[in-house]
Amino acid sequence: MTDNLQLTFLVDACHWIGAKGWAPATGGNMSIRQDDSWCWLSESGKDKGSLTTDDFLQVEIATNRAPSGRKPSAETGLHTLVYRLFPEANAVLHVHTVNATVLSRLIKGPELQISGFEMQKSLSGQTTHLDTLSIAVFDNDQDIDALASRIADYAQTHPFNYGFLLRGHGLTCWGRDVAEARRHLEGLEFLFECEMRLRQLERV
Ligand SMILES: CSC[C@@H](O)[C@@H](O)C(=O)COP(=O)(O)O
Ligand SMILES: [Zn+2]
Repeated sequence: MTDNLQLTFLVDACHWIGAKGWAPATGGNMSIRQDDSWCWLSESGKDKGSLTTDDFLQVEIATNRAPSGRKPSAETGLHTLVYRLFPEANAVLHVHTVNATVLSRLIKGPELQISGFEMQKSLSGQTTHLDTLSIAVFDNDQDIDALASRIADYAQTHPFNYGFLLRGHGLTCWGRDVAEARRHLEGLEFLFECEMRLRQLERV
């Protein structure tokens, strides 16, 4: 369940994401859950770093329908999929960071594995740098229904937490509220940056 305060927190998160340069050139999209049936999604094509509460559209989670008639994000189907898969998820953030975009292309297989970093503990439930964290990487697709269906299939058979990478595109992550989704975004982005630098240095 969400309230007006969560929408205010989401707008703050969008401004923070914009200031970080993680949503360049209108890239990225953000949402919060209203209840079991509805969520609020950013309008398509807007600069996500300067959104206001008026730029969020109510969308039905089961159908991706937006009663306002305005156009919600082109990636609405990925947000609503997260809300259907994870009843505890109440906020979803999608960003186009350079690290997520490049690292997802370096990973040829279906998962990025991360271990050895204290910052793994920024992700809920993680208690040690000794564990190996698996972040799913999906091939990008302009057909969002097809992409959502591939992600749903993966979720049936694999542990699936925090977020996923879209190859050459970006990161989508979520949390129980906006604060947790922000922490997951910042933690994952930090880990991606470390992983990128390690890979660069190890190649020399
Ligand atoms: C700048 S093009 C990026 C889009 O194609 C898409 O990937 C994106 O993240 C933003 O789409 P939007 O429809 O504004 O939510
Ligand atoms: Zn995108």
